[in-house]
Amino acid sequence: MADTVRRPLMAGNWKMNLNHLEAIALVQKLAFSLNEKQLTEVETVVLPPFTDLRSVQTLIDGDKLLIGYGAQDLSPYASGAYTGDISGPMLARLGCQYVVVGHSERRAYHHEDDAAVNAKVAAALAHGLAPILCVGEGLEVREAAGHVAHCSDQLDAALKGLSAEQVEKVVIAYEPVWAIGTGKTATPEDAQEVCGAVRERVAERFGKETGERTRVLYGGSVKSSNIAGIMAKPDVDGALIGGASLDADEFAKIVRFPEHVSR
Ligand SMILES: O=C(CO)COP(=O)(O)O
Repeated sequence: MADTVRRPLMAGNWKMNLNHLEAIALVQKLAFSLNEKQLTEVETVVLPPFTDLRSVQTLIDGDKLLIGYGAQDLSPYASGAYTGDISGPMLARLGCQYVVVGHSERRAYHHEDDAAVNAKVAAALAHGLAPILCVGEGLEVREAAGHVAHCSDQLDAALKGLSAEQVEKVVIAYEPVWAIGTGKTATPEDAQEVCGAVRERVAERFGKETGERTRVLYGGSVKSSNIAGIMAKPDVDGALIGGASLDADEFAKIVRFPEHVSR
């Protein structure tokens, strides 16, 4: 993590876990496990299933908790005959600040291609939501050493047509598919290599300042035991956390990473 304007961000992607009652319990416990200084230093965000969002909003607003929240997907359309989909304006109305776009699970199970991801990034920005844009390679691409080019191509496609001002609002998450839910974390060096390349690519296409301002996260088997090493890298500004974010104690320990980073 470099000493720049970029505030560290720890975002918990709950995926399809926790109903709205469990969501409230977790957010309450998380908030009580962290003090104001910790929550100010490190932006802490939960990304629950859609059905939990109203309850999470009510709790966070009512108790003025210093925790942010967002959704895991959105429709590229604002409204209309799209059965089962949820739009950007609906999420914005619920007070969401963030929305995950292009997660590898959606690319794989819902066949979302680069064009769909690009449309969703644009829709999020159009409705005042910050997209958390996921890029990442599978094992075969990694073994053939094509990971940097692969992520760079995904990034170019997803950011197509955006202005530098818009790109600064996007959070980019490097999530190597082989490290998701497998317990196989990328090394801090692996994370730095791609996060650094992503930042360079943003700078090349949208200007140096935009590259410096854009936050780049790492995701894939992040835990309290490995977060400090990952965060010590200059181009890693935070993490997108799956499994470990379902346990309030563990998530809180991840947020407290500055206590274990030697600088
Ligand atoms: O996909 C992820 C977050 O979006 C990572 O999941 P895990 O932390 O469970 O590996």
